Amino acid sequence: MTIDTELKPHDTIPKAEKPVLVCILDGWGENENKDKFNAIHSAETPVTDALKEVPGRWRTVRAHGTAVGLPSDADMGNSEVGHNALGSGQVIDQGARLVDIALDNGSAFELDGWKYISESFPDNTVHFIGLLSDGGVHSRCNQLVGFLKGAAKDGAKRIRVHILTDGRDVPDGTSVKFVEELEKDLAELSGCDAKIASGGGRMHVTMDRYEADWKIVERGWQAHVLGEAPHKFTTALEAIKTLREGDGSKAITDQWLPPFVVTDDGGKAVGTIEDGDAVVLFNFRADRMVEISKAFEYEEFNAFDRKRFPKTRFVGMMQYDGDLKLPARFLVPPPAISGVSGELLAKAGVSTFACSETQKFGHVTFFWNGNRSGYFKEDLETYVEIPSDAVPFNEAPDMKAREITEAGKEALLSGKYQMVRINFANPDMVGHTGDLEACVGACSLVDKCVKELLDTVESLGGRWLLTADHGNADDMVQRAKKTNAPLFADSGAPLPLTSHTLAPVPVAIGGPGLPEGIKFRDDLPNAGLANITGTYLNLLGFATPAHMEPSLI
Ligand SMILES: O=C(O)[C@H](O)COP(=O)(O)O
Ligand SMILES: [Mn+2]
Ligand SMILES: [Mn+2]
Repeated sequence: MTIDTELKPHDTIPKAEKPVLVCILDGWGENENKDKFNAIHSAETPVTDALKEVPGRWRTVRAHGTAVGLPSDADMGNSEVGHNALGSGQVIDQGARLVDIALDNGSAFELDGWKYISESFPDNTVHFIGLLSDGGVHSRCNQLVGFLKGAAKDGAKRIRVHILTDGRDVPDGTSVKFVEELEKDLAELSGCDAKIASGGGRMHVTMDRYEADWKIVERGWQAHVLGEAPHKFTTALEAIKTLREGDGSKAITDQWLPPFVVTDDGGKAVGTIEDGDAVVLFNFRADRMVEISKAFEYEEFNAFDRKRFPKTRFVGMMQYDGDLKLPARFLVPPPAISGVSGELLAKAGVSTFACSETQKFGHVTFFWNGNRSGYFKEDLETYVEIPSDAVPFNEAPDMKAREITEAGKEALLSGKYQMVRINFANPDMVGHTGDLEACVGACSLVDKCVKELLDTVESLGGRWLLTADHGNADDMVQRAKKTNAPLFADSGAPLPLTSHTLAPVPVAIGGPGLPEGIKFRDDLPNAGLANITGTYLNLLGFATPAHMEPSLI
């Protein structure tokens, strides 16, 4: 397929003289469940509700499954694939699918990355580190098992798995089931000594992102590499069950479990990482693997004291940062995304401002730009990161929404930028805590912030597009499969849903600068996030590039 390299003018929409705002409400799904557990429905949202009444300028699009390049429509969307689609206007085969394909056709075991780690199979240990879950957002356990079997088949004599427990993309408590299944799979690996060696909860151990809290990575390094942790057990299953009980008064959920090390009966760690070992990060998704990758890859490293730096054959499942070439070696090549809107706009001389807080800064820049860090044209682009709080977000649900709003208004009023894109993290990050009340408050605040941004664009005579990247806040309770009825614990408390949802997301357009007759087409019932790119390019006065999904207008 040919990639357009130049933007052409739209045949009816004049080039935008005033700013165009693109605002992403992260995790804001449009869910048909309109009961009290839909935090968006329960919140005060007069502004986003009113947009639904504007004829031909509000609709929903798919943000999950094959619409965003994931293996099946059972796969929920996520920020990474969502912002890839929003920024590129293309449906890109995503990490999960690329790994499935490489495992199915066996190419995973012929590529350079696999050959490289195979050198450690006969005499050393091969370590697998990643999220143990079938959530399919960062990893999927059947892929781990595929690689474990491949290693045993190719002669690995000693295998160790270091597991991060989920309970965020999947219901809390499922870690027990995943560990039981993994222990069984490891026992069935013929001819090699295979064990779980360490682990911890994903939000507390190893899986930090955007350098929000390096201590999370340090705890993981100590457990996985050094065999040091506050908690030691002789089996992972006992570790998980015991640690989930917490200190008796307050249970600890899967995503927050403390680090643990598995030891032999003599108390010696069964799987420290030593010179000559192979290390595989088995998450396909980049954002929460970048920091631990730097700890394994870089001689020069000062984010924490590693105590020792084993010379390992280190690979990622994928390359997690294409510009940093991090890690240098990987098992499955990353999705190639060319012809993204940011590159085309920079080439057309359009000035762009992008802003979010730490937790979503990488999404509204790196993932938006097709897995590229940095600018396309430094003199035309400005990216602003507002540092996120390092606290559980249900304790500070406002997060940095107000500061982001101020930054967005300033950029719009400055007259320096033709396009301003903003991501509000609250509905997703507070949604992940499972705290319904905090999430309702967060969504009410976001609605107020949206009003401030839209009013600013309208005062300038500009145009705007409002959307989201996947659902999360739109459903905060686990539900029975068939009836969709909320599920409750024995205590009577609702079982919180901390994951994303399969709900479509809203798309709305408007602004005094938008010519009267511009409305959404009604012949794209299955449109997805990738159709939004052409839409905002139209708002900027450009035709939809041939290699992108059709515009919604
Ligand atoms: O990484 C996380 O927090 C979740 O697994 C996915 O959330 P995101 O895709 O919204 O970042
Ligand atoms: Mn998101
Ligand atoms: Mn999320």
